[in-house]
Amino acid sequence: MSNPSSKPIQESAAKPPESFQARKAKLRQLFLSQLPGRLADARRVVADWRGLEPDRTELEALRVLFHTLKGSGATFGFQPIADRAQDAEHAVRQVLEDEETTTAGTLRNTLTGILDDLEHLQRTAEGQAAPDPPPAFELAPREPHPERGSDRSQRLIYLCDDDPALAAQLAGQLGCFGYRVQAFTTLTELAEAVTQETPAALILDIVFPEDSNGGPKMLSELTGRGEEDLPCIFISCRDDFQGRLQAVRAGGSAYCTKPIKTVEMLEFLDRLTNPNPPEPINVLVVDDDQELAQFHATVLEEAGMVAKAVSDPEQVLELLDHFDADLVLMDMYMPECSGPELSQILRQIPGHVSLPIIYVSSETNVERQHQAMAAGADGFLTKPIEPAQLVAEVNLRAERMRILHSLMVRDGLTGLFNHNAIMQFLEIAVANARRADAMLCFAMIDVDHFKAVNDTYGHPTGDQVLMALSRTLRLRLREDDMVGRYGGEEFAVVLNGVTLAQAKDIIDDLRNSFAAVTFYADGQEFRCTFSSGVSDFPTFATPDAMTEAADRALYQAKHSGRNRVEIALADPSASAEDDTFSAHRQATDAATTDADQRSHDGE
Ligand SMILES: Nc1nc2c(ncn2[C@@H]2O[C@H](COP(=O)(O)OP(=O)(O)OP(=O)(O)O)[C@@H](O)[C@H]2O)c(=O)[nH]1
Repeated sequence: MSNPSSKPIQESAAKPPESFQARKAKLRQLFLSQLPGRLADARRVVADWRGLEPDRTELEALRVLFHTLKGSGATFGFQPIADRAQDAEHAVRQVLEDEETTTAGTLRNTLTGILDDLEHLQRTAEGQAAPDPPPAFELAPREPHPERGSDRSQRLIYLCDDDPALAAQLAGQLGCFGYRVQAFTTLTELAEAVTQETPAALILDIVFPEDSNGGPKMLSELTGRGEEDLPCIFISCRDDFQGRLQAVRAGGSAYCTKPIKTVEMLEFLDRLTNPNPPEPINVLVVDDDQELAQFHATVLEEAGMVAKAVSDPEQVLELLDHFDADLVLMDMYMPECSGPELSQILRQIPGHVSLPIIYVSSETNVERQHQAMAAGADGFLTKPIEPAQLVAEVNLRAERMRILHSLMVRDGLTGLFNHNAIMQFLEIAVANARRADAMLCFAMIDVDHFKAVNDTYGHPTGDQVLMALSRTLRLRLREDDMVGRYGGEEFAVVLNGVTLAQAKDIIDDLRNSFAAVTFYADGQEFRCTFSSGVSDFPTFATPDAMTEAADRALYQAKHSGRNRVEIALADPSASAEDDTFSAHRQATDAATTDADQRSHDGE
């Protein structure tokens, strides 16, 4: 992936209206209809030799032509055509590699014979009814994504605990993170509610006054009634093996001990109710054989990926500027530029150094495969490739690359974008806003008296607070708003398409949500607040100016009593305050560096 900002092109993520079967039949037909033209081209070249020696360029072009025929013939299920094309490729290669032993005349005779055969095979294939699809065309139907509420606020959670205070408190906490929680104190009420509307998940106490194993029994009963897919998190004072075993046997998906840690509970809820299918994998397919490129793209799209097919290697760089490819599937032999050459070009461009490249070729010679891989490719697949294998290989490599990429741009503690990534986002957002004359705001957020949290409850509890805040930010903001950890206990948010007043309201809303979260440590409860400064474009016209202005406003928010949001004015007042601000920034930076170092050191 080139940079953290570029968004995948969405156009073909939706299932195309035409079925896979129909598309593959069309491509197959296209292959057959274009075959006479290709054979005629080859025949012309061979006939032109007359008594003369063929030159190497012509031979190389012929080799690629027959090689392509071999690959696409096999892929489209015309094995006899593929076999004869392989014979032709072999004959041409022999002349290219060992000119002494085969004369031009011999080669011309061989190729003419093969071309006769190929034309005959082409006519036979055309005349036949469509043959049974070869196994290579079969692809298991895709599992549809389960349809739970796609809007996070619609994620209904049923919580059942006989302690009304605990139930109300936990419901309130989870509500701060965008969940719609309905609390019940009896199992009968819960069972009745499930009949009315199935929730996205259950949170269920284990011990009830009427039955010390009431929760697990209720889950088993619900499952028996047909609610098999209902995820359930058990909550309990018991932390012993037997308690956990009962929960697992009843089909519990997770287990939290009381007092409930909100962050932990949210982790489970997010995982169990995640309504968003993973972002589709983007694949660029490069093959000079247009139908084959299209066919492989079709196979990948059928598996839910976004695939772009291109037959001219020269278009690849420009395409990659707009298409955030997770992986490139590349033919090895192409007339204008070979696969290994294209791989080398890509490897010499910083943004594409780690872009996975897989060759798809009918080259079976292991030595030549290794040579091609040495140019910087990551894998080799031999044509014809089973669609299921193609999908599996692409999935595996692209997912791994996504994880690596994510490690590079994400903060380890909170999972938010790290400092560099969020600053890069801001830069891109400013450029976009300038180009589109759009509104843009930037907010800096800093936890109040955070040092006291660490000093009082310990660093791990401080970490929990940071995780809770990052979650609040991530869950409550829109998808195109970017959230990052600026450093230490400071966070940064890029808000697209909002006015300064709207941004202030949004951050104020977040501030209220966060202030309502109760944390527990050492048997004690406590709450935290944050302060924030917000700046806007074009009042501040560069990323640096926006950052500095937001930081200054943040300082003002701290100075005015904390737990508040201040907006950055175009004309920052008194210079005396400026000096105080600079001193504050230096001190904060020093503390942050110190903390970053400590968390880096694993403290
Ligand atoms: N637990 C934890 N603490 C961190 C982390 N990064 C920074 N800190 C701490 O955050 C604290 C920031 O303290 P200060 O800059 O004095 O600010 P503050 O106490 O929040 O006070 P105000 O910002 O003025 O409200 C320092 O004690 C840092 O050690 C982290 O990753 N985890």
